[in-house]
Amino acid sequence: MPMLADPSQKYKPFPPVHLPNRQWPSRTLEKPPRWLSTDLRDGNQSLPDPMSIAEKKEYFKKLVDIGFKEIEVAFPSASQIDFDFTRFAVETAPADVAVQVLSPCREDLIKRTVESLTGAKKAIVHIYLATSDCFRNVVFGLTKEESKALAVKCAKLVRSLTKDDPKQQATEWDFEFSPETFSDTDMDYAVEVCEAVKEAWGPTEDRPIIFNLPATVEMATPNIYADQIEYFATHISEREKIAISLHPHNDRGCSVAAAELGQLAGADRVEGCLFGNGERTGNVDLVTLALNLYTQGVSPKLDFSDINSVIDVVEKCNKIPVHARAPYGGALVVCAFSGSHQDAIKKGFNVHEKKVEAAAGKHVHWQLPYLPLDPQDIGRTYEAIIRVNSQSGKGGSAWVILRNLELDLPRGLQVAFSKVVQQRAEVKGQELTNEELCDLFKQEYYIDYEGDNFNDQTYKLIDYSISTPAKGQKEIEAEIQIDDKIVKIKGQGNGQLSAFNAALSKHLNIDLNVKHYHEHSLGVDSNSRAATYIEVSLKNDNVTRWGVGIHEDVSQASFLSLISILNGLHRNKDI
Ligand SMILES: CC(=O)SCCNC(=O)CCNC(=O)[C@H](O)C(C)(C)COP(=O)(O)OP(=O)(O)OC[C@H]1O[C@@H](n2cnc3c(N)ncnc32)[C@H](O)[C@@H]1OP(=O)(O)O
Ligand SMILES: CC(C)C(=O)C(=O)O
Repeated sequence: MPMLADPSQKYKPFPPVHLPNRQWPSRTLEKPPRWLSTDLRDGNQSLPDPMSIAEKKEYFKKLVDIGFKEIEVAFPSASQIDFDFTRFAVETAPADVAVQVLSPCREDLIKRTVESLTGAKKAIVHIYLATSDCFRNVVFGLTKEESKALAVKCAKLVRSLTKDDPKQQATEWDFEFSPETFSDTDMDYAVEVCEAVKEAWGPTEDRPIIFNLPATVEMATPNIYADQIEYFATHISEREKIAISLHPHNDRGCSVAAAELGQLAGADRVEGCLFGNGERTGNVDLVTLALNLYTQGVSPKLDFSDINSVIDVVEKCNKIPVHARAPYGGALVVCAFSGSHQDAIKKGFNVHEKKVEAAAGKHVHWQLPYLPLDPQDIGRTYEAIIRVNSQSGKGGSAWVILRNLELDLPRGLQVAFSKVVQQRAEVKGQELTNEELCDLFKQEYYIDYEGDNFNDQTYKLIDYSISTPAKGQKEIEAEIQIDDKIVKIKGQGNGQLSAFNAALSKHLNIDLNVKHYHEHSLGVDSNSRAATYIEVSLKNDNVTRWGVGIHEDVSQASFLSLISILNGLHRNKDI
């Protein structure tokens, strides 16, 4: 029996924190936290194949470019690679970037760790010791007093090797202590250990000590983590000499929420990884946290203007793909396949573009259905937003045609073309690429403005001339090709299009009734062309057919629309 009928026999609910005056629920996020990237430490230690030095260098550069000012670069006592890379980071980090490294509470490892930082401009020594009952009993076999004493001893050791060492004065030293498994630690004991560590380190308001309060394992709902953080923040003394840092893991899938509520609860700093790499289900995703702030109008002070290049580095160095549904960065997150989403997005862009035009350079607030962020802000294009498959509707295909061929299809033509697309998508059973969709449109309406040749094109316009036999009258003489034969046709009407229609109808013995005519120009310069769209019905037939024509001359474009209709009727054996 793999799953228990009564799981309470095996799992206990996490107890709530007693915090009746909690303040965090009525606060809002108004500024970014101090960010610490631990991609090169917590992220790296969880990879099947840890990063090479070359990969770490590339990743480090990207983190600096994004704007991280605190970067945990390694666990220097773990391997020569980690030690050597720390040396590289110390030597190349910009003056405003602090290099952080991690060590357990072991004297030999702390000494090696501090050694790796020699000569740094700004360094943060980070030590950790688990404080939960479970870890103390199971992993260390230490009492509460013994654990606290070990933490204090190690804080003093770091102090003597760094800020108290006369030879180390060229470096700005900061110190971080993590009561590991904080999320499962008795709150009063966490505060007690941190008070003792604080006294050992001796922070000031200018150089506060960092207490990093990790959800080493995410144990409960994010509101409980927030309560734990607020409890700590309101019970520790000398709050002004402390930076409270969060380090949420994602075991329950709530790390982003936990980090956001934890900031409301008083945290100043957040540790995590790009796209949530890290132990087990990962560390909190810093891209999501930063862009969540951005979409609330708060600058995160991290720059993801070129998110694709960030993804490239992350995927290459971690050797793990960024999930297609990852918030903001995933390949499919700014992309709609379904008809009603596409329709709403297309309408949203129409309204937005009008607002932008009317605002004449002033700011316009972003309010688009289904798109919480303007994809262009993070270097993603609008072209990829709408993709077409059998779940799509007319709006989706119309968007692709508009963006790729600049043709703004009238609604009736959208409906007609979407039936053609639907049929093709169902046969293919897969997405239609933009190229396939544009080709389908050109074939369906015989648009050969790029010299395309369509095998089933029976009718072609070869030449024509127009005269005005009487006021308000037009006469056309035209040469058209029908299969391999050139024929001359002639007709009159009160306009050029009706004259051409009359000439065709007479020659072919059909009666084309023009129901809709629509035109717009393509391009903005003097060489711009006209696109015309015509819907006709055949006499005694309520089925209509659309034609499309494109030409430098608007009259010729409309003639081509009628020719396009004839070819379509012929293909469907309607004439
Ligand atoms: C939550 C986190 O992510 S913490 C960071 C974890 N990262 C890593 O472990 C990556 C780097 N680690 C390593 O390279 C190695 O584990 C080393 C160099 C630190 C230690 O290696 P080893 O001496 O071979 O020990 P090993 O890894 O087998 O076991 C860990 C030991 O450290 C102890 N330990 C665990 N955490 C701590 C700590 N915070 N402070 C002191 N000791 C600790 C364990 O109790 C165990 O001790 P034991 O050997 O007396 O039973
Ligand atoms: C070392 C600490 C901060 C850690 O990685 C964790 O608790 O997850």
